Amino acid sequence: MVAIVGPAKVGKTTLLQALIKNFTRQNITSIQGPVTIVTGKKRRVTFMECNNDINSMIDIAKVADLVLLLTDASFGFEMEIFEFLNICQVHGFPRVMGVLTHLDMFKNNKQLKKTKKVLKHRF
Ligand SMILES: Nc1nc2c(ncn2[C@@H]2O[C@H](COP(=O)(O)OP(=O)(O)OP(=O)(O)O)[C@@H](O)[C@H]2O)c(=O)[nH]1
Repeated sequence: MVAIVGPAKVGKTTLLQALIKNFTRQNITSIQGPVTIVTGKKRRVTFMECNNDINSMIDIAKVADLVLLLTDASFGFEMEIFEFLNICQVHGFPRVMGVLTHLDMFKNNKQLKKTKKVLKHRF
C-alpha cells in the first residue's frame, strides 16, 4: 500500500495519474478511491491518495507501507507535513519518501538548486 500525502493543491492527484499512466499506459481522469496496479508477476501495488484531514492521516499512517510525502517546492513545508510526521511517530513509522513538486516554477537555476538542497536536507 503506497499512500500519497500532502497539503491541498500540492499535486497529489497529478502524481497519482502520472504513476497510473507510467505503469498501465492508461489515462484516468477521475480517481474515486484506491487504485491497484499489477506491477510484476508477483507484485501488486495499491496507491491511495490521502485526504487532507487529520482522521485520514491517522488511518493512512497505520496501514501504509510506503508514503510519498509531497511538498510544493515553490512554497516550502506546510503545517500538514509536520502534522503527518508527528502522527507517524505515534503510530509506527512507515517508510517515507519525500517528493518535491512545482519545481518548474523556478525560473532561476541557482535558486532551484538552493531550495532543493534545503528541502532535501529534511528527509
Ligand atoms: N506547475 C506545476 N503545476 C503542478 C505540478 N503538480 C501539480 N500541478 C498543478 O497543481 C494543481 C493542483 O494539482 P492536484 O493534483 O489537483 O492537487 P491535489 O493535491 O490533488 O489537490 P487536492 O486534491 O485539492 O488536495 C493542478 O492544476 C496541477 O496541474 C507541478 O509540478 N508543477
